[in-house]
Amino acid sequence: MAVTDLSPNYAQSRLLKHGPASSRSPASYANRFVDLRCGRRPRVCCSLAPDQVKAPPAPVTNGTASKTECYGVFCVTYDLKAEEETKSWKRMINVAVSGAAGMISNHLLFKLASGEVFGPDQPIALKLLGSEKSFQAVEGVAMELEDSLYPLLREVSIGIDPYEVFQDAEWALLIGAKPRGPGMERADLLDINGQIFAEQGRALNAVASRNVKVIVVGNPCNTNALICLKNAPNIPAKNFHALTRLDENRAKCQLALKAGVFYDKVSNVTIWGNHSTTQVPDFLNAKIDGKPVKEVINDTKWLEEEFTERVQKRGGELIKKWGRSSAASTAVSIVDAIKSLVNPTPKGDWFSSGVYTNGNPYGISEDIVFSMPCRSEGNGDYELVPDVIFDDFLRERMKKTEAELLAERRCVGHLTGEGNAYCDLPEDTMLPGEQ
Ligand SMILES: NC(=O)C1=CN([C@@H]2O[C@H](COP(=O)(O)OP(=O)(O)OC[C@H]3O[C@@H](n4cnc5c(N)ncnc54)[C@H](OP(=O)(O)O)[C@@H]3O)[C@@H](O)[C@H]2O)C=CC1
Ligand SMILES: O=C([O-])CC(=O)C(=O)O
Repeated sequence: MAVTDLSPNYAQSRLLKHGPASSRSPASYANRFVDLRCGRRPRVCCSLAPDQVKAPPAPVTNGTASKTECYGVFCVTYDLKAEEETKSWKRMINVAVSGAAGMISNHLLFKLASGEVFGPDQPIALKLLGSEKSFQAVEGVAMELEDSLYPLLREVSIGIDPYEVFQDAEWALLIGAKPRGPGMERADLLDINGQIFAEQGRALNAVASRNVKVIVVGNPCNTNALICLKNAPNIPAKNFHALTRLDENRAKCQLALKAGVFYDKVSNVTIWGNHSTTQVPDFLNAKIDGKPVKEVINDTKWLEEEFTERVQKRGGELIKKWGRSSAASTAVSIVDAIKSLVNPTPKGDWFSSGVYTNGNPYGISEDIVFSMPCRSEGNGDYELVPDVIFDDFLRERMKKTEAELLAERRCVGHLTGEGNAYCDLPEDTMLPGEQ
């Protein structure tokens, strides 16, 4: 077990020294994992009154402990304070990443370790969550991190138990999720992945920093984020995000292409609603070179039909070409999402994020996770942007994506403490990658 003792003034961080994790028997992890999963499997369909701060009952555990291990070179003892060049560094932060063996993580982890996300004076500890199946692949990822010699990457630990991996996490980037298999109903996907996010919410609630910021990427990410926050009642609901930044970036690119400008000229783009084919890329409030998009692109039919559909289905178009879903651009958009929270938002602009709707000024139903326009002062928090305009087209589309999220919420009632699940999803509900 890795023991980390890091005080805010960079006191010595001591890690017990282990041999490389790869020298231990994978079977021992497998056995531990199987035991734990049996013990922690959530019970089906509870009946609690809807209450944001009341979590669904935690499943019974069998008391077995599994171990999260520091990896290889990251197990050495070091003293940040004693190293001259590190004296100007900030206090180290703990960043947990699930689905660490997946394609998105394979891009993201190296960006996190390089300093391009949190800054060149921000040392980080990476806590990687895999599973019994992916454990060896996570070791492979950790080996590549070792070989990259990143100065800011001070600690890497890997494990398969979220209750260990999420210990003291200040950021939790929840990427791991089961892809929808052939013939699988969306309701099944909601249930299977929902179970993962219910457990991870409980684990965050139990062991993460009380102010952990959580970005849910694994699909269906809005409802997974809702499940996660409902299972973490001691963490502010405002700290949970569903990633819709990739959709915003896709929308900016399409507007730039149509207007014949470089994409840095496009601002104020909101994605409203669900990260699915009902999402609403907002061209009414968006700007190109500071002017309303509709003044620059004088083609309402294109905006309402082609642009909207192209953004909604961009993920699927990519899958047809690549044979797999967007990974590098998703990692970039996670970086953008984090940077938008840790840096002040440029004056007059905003960014999109799927956030909890309670108290929203737009008339969107409460108690769902819905993508909306946000601004940040750079302290990790955000405020919703009040001064946006609506027209009939925008309102009508927003209603559709809202209805879909309300239906998704009904499907996962057994995982959120709302009571029994009742699934009546609209037939055309799809992830961006589905066609
Ligand atoms: N919100 C958004 O904008 C987007 C969301 N997504 C979603 O993000 C999620 C993750 O996507 P992505 O990283 O591409 O998915 P991958 O299929 O690459 O990884 C998903 C999971 O598969 C397992 N896995 C991956 N590689 C290996 C391996 N070599 N050996 C064993 N197991 C492995 C891991 O699960 P484990 O460790 O648990 O076994 C991993 O978390 C999906 O739900 C996807 O739909 C994707 C794009 C955009
Ligand atoms: O549908 C998927 O799995 C991939 C996805 O979210 C996207 O490309 O936006």
